[in-house]
Amino acid sequence: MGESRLKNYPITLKLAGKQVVVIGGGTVAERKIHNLLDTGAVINVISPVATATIQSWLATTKINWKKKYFEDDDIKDALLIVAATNERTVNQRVLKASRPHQLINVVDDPEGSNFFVPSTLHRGKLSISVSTSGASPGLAKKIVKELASKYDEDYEEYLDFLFETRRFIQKNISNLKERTELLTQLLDERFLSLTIEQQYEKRDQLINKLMLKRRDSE
Ligand SMILES: C[C@@]1(CC(=O)O)c2cc3[nH]c(cc4nc(cc5[nH]c(cc(n2)[C@H]1CCC(=O)O)[C@@](C)(CC(=O)O)[C@@H]5CCC(=O)O)C(CC(=O)O)=C4CCC(=O)O)c(CCC(=O)O)c3CC(=O)O
Ligand SMILES: NC(=O)C1=CN([C@@H]2O[C@H](COP(=O)(O)OP(=O)(O)OC[C@H]3O[C@@H](n4cnc5c(N)ncnc54)[C@H](O)[C@@H]3O)[C@@H](O)[C@H]2O)C=CC1
Repeated sequence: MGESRLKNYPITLKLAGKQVVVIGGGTVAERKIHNLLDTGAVINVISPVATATIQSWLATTKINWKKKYFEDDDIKDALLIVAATNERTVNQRVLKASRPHQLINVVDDPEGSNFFVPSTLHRGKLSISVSTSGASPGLAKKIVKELASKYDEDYEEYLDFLFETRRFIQKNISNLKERTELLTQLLDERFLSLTIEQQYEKRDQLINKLMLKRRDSE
């Protein structure tokens, strides 16, 4: 009862170079591994059998398949662990072998896991993650699907534009109040439309106008 009132703490992890161990090589393991592929993590898969898709990823340097049944030692160096076998007892053994400081996701045990994987929409630098804290993963997926049409592919380029312009403003405007004001104005819908329409010159002009306005008010 008390536990269910506790909130999870959402973060996004940088996993480059970190040791990740996935136990199991079935459909669910495949989905979890897929989401890890572009993170730069060193992915170790422990399973006597792996799907054809998982095997097709082995050509990528950062994924190792240990064709074996799980043993406690397999996770000793892992930062992040996913127990994804179809055997509840095996998944529980993984949980028991993990240490309190390790991040562990047990695919059939939301209570035992210390993190969940949200449903995520990626648009370049933008990612939108939805979590229902295990209540309904299907709903999380449905909501993301709804958001996908509003936040469409154009957002990838738009985010690159925002990133570069924000860096420029941060470098060139030293006054914090002015900088914050400009960065707020940068979110004007017109910058999105001009990006979609590829009207880059007009977009630059609009930025210059905002910068000049700021100087006028000095
Ligand atoms: C707790 C959590 C732990 C974790 O795995 O992190 C968990 C647990 C379980 N999932 C189950 C079932 C399903 N999971 C999905 C799909 C996803 N599941 C994901 C996350 C999570 N699943 C975590 C909570 C996240 C949250 O609530 O926000 C997503 C978001 C991310 C991902 O996995 O990458 C991914 C969507 C990705 C996308 O957007 O495409 C579907 C739908 C489908 O496959 O199409 C179904 C069938 C429909 C249904 O059950 O709703 C079962 C029952 C198994 C059984 O009955 O045997 C359990 C175990 C239990 O509930 O006890
Ligand atoms: N969290 C989630 O998102 C979801 C979780 N599930 C749960 O995930 C479980 C796994 O489902 P699937 O991937 O579809 O099963 P699956 O049958 O496709 O794959 C199971 C994998 O576990 C491996 N395995 C079995 N014993 C092992 C051991 N001792 N050591 C290492 N590997 C071992 C098998 O070789 C196989 O590769 C289901 O039991 C279900 O409860 C199901 C749907 C979604």
